[in-house]
Amino acid sequence: MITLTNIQHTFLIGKKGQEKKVPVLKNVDLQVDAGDIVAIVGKSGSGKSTLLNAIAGFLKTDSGSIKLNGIDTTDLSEAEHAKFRLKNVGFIFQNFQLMPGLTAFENVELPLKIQGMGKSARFQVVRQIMDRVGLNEVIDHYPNELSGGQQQRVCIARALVTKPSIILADEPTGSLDSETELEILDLIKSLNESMDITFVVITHDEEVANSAHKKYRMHDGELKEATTSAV
Ligand SMILES: Nc1ncnc2c1ncn2[C@@H]1O[C@H](COP(=O)(O)OP(=O)(O)OP(=O)(O)O)[C@@H](O)[C@H]1O
Repeated sequence: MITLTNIQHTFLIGKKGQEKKVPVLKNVDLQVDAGDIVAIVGKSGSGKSTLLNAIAGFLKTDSGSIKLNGIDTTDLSEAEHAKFRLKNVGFIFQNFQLMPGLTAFENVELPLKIQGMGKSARFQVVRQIMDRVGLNEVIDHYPNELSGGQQQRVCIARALVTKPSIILADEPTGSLDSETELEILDLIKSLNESMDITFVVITHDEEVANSAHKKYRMHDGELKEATTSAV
């Protein structure tokens, strides 16, 4: 489902001519099987978001290979990657990244519009997904009229609406209180089971990580499998 082989990446930081090399990903290997929820923990600055960006194709790494759904995405052009992502990969963000001028419904509808789906088909698909994630009551609300948990549900619905097989989540519960965090975790688990979606979840929260099928720890750009008891 997701296979990373020997991924390496170094950022050049600082003024032109005096750049400092900062190695951020060091020989990273990762195998995520279909239907797994994999959590990646690690200290701030250890390289977790960089790894997620590499998997998503937002970042071209210096070396290594990335396979998603059996397709080698390492050398896809930006346009090819964007097309691949729209069909195969959904994203969930800590700060939701919803469009403030669009209602909850319109935010969820947006990826389908980009895909070129017709209006009545879009209406059906969006209503079904919003019902699935428990947003029926608030479809016409704007993001600033929603609670954090509701905004995260909109973000999840938007990620789901194109029926991706992989969802990449960067601190999905990072801005939520502990009760809402549990609700969102339960939703992720139930979507994983009922829709057979593979999740890669970055988190600071060991409790979130321990509820995943597998847990990895990023330390200074190196990724190692961790047991869920190694808290
Ligand atoms: N675009 C970039 N250009 C230069 N350096 C970067 C860039 N993105 C990240 N870095 C550096 O790479 C390192 C890893 O950053 P990254 O965001 O992947 O860490 P992280 O583990 O996700 O941290 P956090 O938990 O705080 O989000 C940091 O030292 C950061 O400063």
